[in-house]
Amino acid sequence: MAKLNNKNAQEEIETLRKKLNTWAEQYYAQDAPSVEDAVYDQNYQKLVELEKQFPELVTPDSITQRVGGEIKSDLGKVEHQVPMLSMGDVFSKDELLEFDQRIQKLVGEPVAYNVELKIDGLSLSLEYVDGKLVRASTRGNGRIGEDVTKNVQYIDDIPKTLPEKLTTEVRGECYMGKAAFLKLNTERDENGEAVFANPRNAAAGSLRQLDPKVTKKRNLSTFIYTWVNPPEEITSQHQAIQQMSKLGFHTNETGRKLANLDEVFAYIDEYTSKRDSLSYGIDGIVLKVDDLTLQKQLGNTVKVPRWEIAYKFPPEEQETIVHEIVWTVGRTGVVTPTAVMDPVELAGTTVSRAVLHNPDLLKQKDVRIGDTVKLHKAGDIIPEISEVVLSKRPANSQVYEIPTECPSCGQSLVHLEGEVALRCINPACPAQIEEGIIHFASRPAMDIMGLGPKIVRQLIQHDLVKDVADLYHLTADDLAELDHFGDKSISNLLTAIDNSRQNSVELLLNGLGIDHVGAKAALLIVQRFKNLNKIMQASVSDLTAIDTIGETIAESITTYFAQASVQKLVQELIDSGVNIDYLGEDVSEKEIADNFFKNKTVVLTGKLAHFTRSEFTKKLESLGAKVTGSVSKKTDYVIYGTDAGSKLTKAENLKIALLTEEEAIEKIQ
Ligand SMILES: NC(=O)c1ccc[n+]([C@@H]2O[C@H](COP(=O)([O-])OP(=O)(O)OC[C@H]3O[C@@H](n4cnc5c(N)ncnc54)[C@H](O)[C@@H]3O)[C@@H](O)[C@H]2O)c1
Repeated sequence: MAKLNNKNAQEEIETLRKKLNTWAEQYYAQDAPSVEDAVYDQNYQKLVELEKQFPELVTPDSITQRVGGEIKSDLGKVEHQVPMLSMGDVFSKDELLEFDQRIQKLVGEPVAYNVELKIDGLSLSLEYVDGKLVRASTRGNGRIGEDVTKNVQYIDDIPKTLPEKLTTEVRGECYMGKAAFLKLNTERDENGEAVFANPRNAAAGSLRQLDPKVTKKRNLSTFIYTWVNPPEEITSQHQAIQQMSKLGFHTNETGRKLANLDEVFAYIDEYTSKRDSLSYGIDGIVLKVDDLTLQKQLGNTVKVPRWEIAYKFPPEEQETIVHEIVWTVGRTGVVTPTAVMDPVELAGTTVSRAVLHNPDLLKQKDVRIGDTVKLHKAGDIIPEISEVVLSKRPANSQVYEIPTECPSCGQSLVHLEGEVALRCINPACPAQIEEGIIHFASRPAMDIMGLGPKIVRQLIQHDLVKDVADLYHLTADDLAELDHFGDKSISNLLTAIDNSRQNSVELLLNGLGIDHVGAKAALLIVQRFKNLNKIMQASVSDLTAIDTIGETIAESITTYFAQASVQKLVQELIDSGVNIDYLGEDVSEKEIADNFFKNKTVVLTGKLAHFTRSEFTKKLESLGAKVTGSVSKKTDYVIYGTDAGSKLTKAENLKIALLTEEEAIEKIQ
């Protein structure tokens, strides 16, 4: 860095603080960062260096002196009795060595560390009085957090009651697993909503909701790693984790007590290679002095504990060249740009496409045809363009022009209020019809075997179907027009279409492809109303009376059925003999006969030999059992198959009754 005088340094410091404050506000308050973490981290490091060089310019309100962002949500506020701090971070093994030397110097001898994975989520405090969960809060600015007590009621792995009447506080990470993150972003893309940049922002955005029903749908989980006030007999971090696990908290079993930095480096290497196969995102590892007395002696700075440090994984990145940007029209009319690039190997898979989500993002990244771009995987899973390598941009490059017309039907595209997406609103758009029919025929919807995307495309090209009702008028002669379609395929497809007439109506409701209504919501609605005509007449308040159905879904349903074209379509389906009644079991009224599992809380673990997990879950639920994902004191039975891991151990520790899969089957029969 060139030598700066005090005035120049002051200016540069102010510019950096302004930039970092804006980014922190977007990241912490809005859960919507506008720059990559690496960009934030580089600028932050620059500010740290300058403040070190010019200590007289450090002010208490500098971002280097405070935790997180200011709280701007309407959630209630909670004052933390013990501040929730941030964590120092390092980006190389050399820096970890420096950290270790610093600790050894302060302590006077080598120390053991408890090493844990750094989970990509947000920190959460849980307070218990006499063994009952009374309050949950986010970190906020470290002193004051947001009250999320109502929201955490919907996080299954958080114990609401402890096996002992403890008055205590624990802290940990609230996170969204990779599968849930992928599903949420796919749904948001389809609905024209902004996607979350990474699992951490998705978890924060899902937990910090005024309407806890939204949290309920988001599948959040926790790993608890801090006991704020442990009992005296707990003297180390690794013991604290073991004991918290026994109390029913979900702890991460990959943590390890290590004696020296060589072991720590081996741990880093191990998890650098295992990282992609974990079901949750991690962005590094955390090194904690294991001895709690030493932790206390080492203390904290204003922002971070001195006894712990995060080693952040270097971002896995590849460079490649963009050849084309293709625009696809989804079934709800959202038009999405995708960059098509030279294939490259990235975090275990070959990648040649990266979704750019919406025009704003494309403009912001200024991706152009011919550009060399840096590619990484957001949340370890979704390929994403981090930035354009401007130094490699061809001299004749042109700013990419966003299309104004639908690539499928040519109609003008629109921006609907409050949406980031560009939409085609032509109900007759062939691409939307095609996607709509593909969705209608898909497994979680009408489940018409053999009616995949290729056949649907051909049916539309041959002008045989214009909407889903036309499927029920197809004849053998019509299908004979399709390529490679012999007598057997024709008869199979016609039978599959015919069988779908008898489906219970939740499959039809899902199949109609109403914005925000997936299989789960469709089932809940149908179980309440029993019949499609009644759903079509329901008001927003009738619909929101159902637990977990919020206003967004309710409004989407009422708006959809208010359209004359939709009413005509439904009538055509009814006239074609499609069932509109709920044929499933009556969950509310049915009296379940007494049986071994009735009203019991059950956890399944390990590989099952006779059923899939979901088959067994359904079976147990039909017997009146509640099947949950994690073991706690409230669990009545743990049913285990082969290779059962931590859940079985935990059940043994908590002395919960265990059943092998075979024993459980015997109890059912
Ligand atoms: N992209 C942006 O615009 C932007 C803006 C602000 C911050 N950020 C990112 O956020 C980081 C700073 O955030 P921060 O202050 O929350 O620090 P941090 O996320 O780097 O580390 C501290 C947090 O790690 C979490 N954690 C996960 N696993 C843990 C474990 N096993 N033990 C203890 N803690 C664990 C805790 O929630 C803790 O609060 C930056 O490094 C940057 O990457 C990005």
